[in-house]
Amino acid sequence: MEDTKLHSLIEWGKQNGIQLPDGVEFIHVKNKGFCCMTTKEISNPIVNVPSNLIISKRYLDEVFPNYNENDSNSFLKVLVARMRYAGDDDEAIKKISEKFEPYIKALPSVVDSPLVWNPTEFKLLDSTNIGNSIREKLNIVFKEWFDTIQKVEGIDKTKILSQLSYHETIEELDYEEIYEKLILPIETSSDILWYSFPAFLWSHLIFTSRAFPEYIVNKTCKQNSVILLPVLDLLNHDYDSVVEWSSDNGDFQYKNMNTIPANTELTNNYGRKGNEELLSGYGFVIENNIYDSVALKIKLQDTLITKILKEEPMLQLPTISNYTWFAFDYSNGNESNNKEIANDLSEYKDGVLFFINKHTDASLNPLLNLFSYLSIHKGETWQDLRPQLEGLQNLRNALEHKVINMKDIEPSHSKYAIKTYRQYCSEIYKTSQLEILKSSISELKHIEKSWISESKNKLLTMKKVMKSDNKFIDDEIANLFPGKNQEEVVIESSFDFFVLWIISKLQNNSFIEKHKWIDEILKIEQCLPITEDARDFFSIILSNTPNVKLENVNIAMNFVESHSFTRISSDETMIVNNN
Ligand SMILES: C[S@@+](CC[C@H](N)C(=O)[O-])C[C@H]1O[C@@H](n2cnc3c(N)ncnc32)[C@H](O)[C@@H]1O
Repeated sequence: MEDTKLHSLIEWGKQNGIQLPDGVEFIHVKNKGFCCMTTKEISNPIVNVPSNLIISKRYLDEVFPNYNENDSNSFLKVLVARMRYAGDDDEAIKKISEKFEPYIKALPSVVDSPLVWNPTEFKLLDSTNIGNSIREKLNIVFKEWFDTIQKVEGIDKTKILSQLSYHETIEELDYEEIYEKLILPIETSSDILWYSFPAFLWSHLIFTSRAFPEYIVNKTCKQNSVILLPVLDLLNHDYDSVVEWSSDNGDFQYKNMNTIPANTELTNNYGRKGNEELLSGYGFVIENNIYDSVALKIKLQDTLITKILKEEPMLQLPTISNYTWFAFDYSNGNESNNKEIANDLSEYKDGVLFFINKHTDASLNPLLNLFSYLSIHKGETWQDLRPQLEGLQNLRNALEHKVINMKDIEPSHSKYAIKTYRQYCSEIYKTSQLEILKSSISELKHIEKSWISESKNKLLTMKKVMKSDNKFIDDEIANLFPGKNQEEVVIESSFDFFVLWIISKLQNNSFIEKHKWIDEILKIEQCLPITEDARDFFSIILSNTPNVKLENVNIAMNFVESHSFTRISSDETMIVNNN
């Protein structure tokens, strides 16, 4: 069946002017679909698709004359869905469908993107980025379909009323219901109406998995405009392939810059894409993908983003256009080479997107900087030591949580069978995400260690206090716990230790010379409103201690809170001297 379709497609392509190099043949491979193989060694093979075989928005004029330039990609999806599922009598569409029939017939009936996975398969991606975002992505595709269909003339909307009605409820609906009503028909290929949502979703995935940028053949088009290139789109992805895309007289030319040995796959290069993007848009993953990355979306309030953009240019909040491997991603249509756009708040409305790359530790730096910024206390800058150390802890904490959440997810649904290939894809994707997260955590531990050792003399630990402040250990501590001998005194944490130590130093006015800098700060920070935490500390720990002033507890707590950070590895609090 697949062989027949393939044969018809290649013959049709050749008859209509598609040029293929001598010495290639196409085969069908399980889970990969069609592949182009060399039968002999070829240098710099070229594939040329003539302009009249390019499926572009120029066909829309004939079928959907009222389409708008801004939604040409969406109308193209409807056009391709119509070519596949129509069988209608409209003369214009009949002509195009007939012209491209072998191409449309050879398109995969399902692209294995998680957008079409069943609820049990979907569960395999729980707590991953894809798992967390797929509902939102489905909603976006649904909205695109809903908006586009409103503009299509001459269709009987009563036939899709039940699907249209999901417009109001899709965000709240149970995934199983969405799957049964809107997605399953693609898998079973049953009774699909060309303007229904399942037809649009199928077509959407055809475009995410095989469209090319139109600007290669049309320099004046919108940058996000896409086209389909029959036969050339049979080439699979290999990130090692060195290829050149160009145009001559409106034709699209692919040139491979390598010499390909015999019996080797001739491939295209879809860009430096990680498995998240490959799985979401194309339905496959690459084992040991060197371009794999973990995306972290940090949601910040608009006022904070505005402040950062205005006051902290060094933080360099990234935008999608900063990530070059998105160059051909047309999905949001917002990408631009215009650097000024980086100052536009709308770029960050869904959060600030960071990527931690597999092989570049430097990719952690922008995140570390932002986390430092988010940790600053009054009077600090994000380059100060304390917010840097606290930011690092917070980032590490966030990554560790991601790891914990992603581990050991057992699918709980049993109604739907899991396809082996999808299970495989989810495992490769998750394993690699975990690997990147774990190696980033190790890298953070490494950075933390070196920062701590480089800044030793700016960090005050409980151990150092005990070693240097004999008066406190010998007398003052006992005064805080009257009636108890040293062995009976239990101090729960190093944080509590520091609060008690400072209370004691304040009460006795007894800072030793090398801790005088703390005394200086405390003098400035008098007259603070008493906090609940200070009251609790006072009543729980110091209720039996005579002469302790609540104000001093408050000052001490406030000082430790704002001048320390706590290591997650050991739960050890350290006082930091930023100066
Ligand atoms: C542009 S098409 C390539 C032709 C495709 N094999 C076909 O049968 O039509 C992209 C699709 O090919 C498959 N594919 C491409 N590169 C692949 C790879 N390196 N490993 C596995 N599947 C791949 C995926 O199914 C993807 O959605």
